[in-house]
Amino acid sequence: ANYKRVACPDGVHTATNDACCVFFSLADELQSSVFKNICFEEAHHALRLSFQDAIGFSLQDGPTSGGGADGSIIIFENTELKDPANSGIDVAINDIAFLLQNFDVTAGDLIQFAAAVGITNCPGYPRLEFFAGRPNGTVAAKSGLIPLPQDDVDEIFVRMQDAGFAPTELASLLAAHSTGHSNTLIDNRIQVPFDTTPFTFDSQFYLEVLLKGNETLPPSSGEAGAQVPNALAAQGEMRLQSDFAVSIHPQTACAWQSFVNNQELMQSEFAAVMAKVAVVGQDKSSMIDCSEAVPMPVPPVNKATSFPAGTGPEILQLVCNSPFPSLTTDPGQPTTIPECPDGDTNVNDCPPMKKRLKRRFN
Ligand code: HEM
Ligand SMILES: [Ca+2]
Repeated sequence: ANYKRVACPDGVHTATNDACCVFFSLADELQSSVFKNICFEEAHHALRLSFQDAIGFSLQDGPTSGGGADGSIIIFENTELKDPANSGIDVAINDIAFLLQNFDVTAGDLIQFAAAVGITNCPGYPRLEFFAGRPNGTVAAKSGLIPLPQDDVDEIFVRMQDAGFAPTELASLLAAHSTGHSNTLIDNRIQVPFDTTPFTFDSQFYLEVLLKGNETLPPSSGEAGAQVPNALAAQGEMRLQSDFAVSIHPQTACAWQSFVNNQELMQSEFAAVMAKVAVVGQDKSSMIDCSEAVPMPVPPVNKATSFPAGTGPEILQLVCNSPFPSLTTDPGQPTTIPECPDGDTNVNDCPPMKKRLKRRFN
């Protein structure tokens, strides 16, 4: 189609709609001052924040109760951060909230847009759509609406359904944990990865969660769901109990398994369900499609999913009956999981985040 484009006031961009101009400038600013065009913690935080804001919504409470992807997690930060499920989210808010001073966008638009922009720096993510026009939230989300890893998996499914998501849609969304760390769950440790490739959106996550564990990083000792094979624990990997529970639940096991070594499916399902996350509680028909302002993602790494060295098909725990893909096993000793997006294994050497990381966590 041949759309007529308008010139934006910044003199640089053109847009299909005036309302999208600000998002072109915002994308540039996010990339230069927040993400630095790198798939590092800021990008991971921004994605987590988009989910935590959106999921604070309940169909049961009725349409007038507010909530969803409305920026309330920033606007009512003092209230919402008391929810234990928001542990660590203060950092995500600090990363981007300052932009509200210079850009005429709502908090809800900022959160969902920042997530879409941030993940374009991580190889393998799809390009998400972005619709603009979320009014600022007027009430804080109720505490307790955000799932915790230790919650019973059936309760997590009920909670997700009450926000409009099927169990299999949660399985699709959890791909986000392929680029993630915990900064709060393990004693005296930050940046504890959920898979061996924490800076790449790939199906190593879906594979590694399926491996029978025998070791837990403290303090979660004894919780079978949180255990990972020694070869991975030795490298500092952890598993969220809820990820494991979803991977073996009869309602989701086959969906989970279908993502292993299937980058295209992972991408398309993640993009489809994130499009729903981004507008929870909103009237999408009154919003403006500004997807054009989301940068092109960096391409996927195109490496087949493989068993990390020291693991193998013999420790797979499979519940789904469909055939499991045949994968190679990495040879040799377990390799160290990178702590930096450029592959460096020492977080103190990660350019250019080094200084900020130290300041934040010392
Ligand atoms: C059952 C649902 C979920 C539970 C229980 C859960 C729980 C958690 C927990 C406990 C962490 C670690 C936080 C920390 O200690 O710093 C985490 C990290 C993360 N979560 Fe989830 N999560 C869920 C679903 C999702 C969804 C649907 C998304 C996005 C679509 C998401 C995105 C992320 C990301 C990107 C991180 C990494 C943040 C970082 O590296 O700093 N999570 N999640
Ligand atoms: Ca990964």
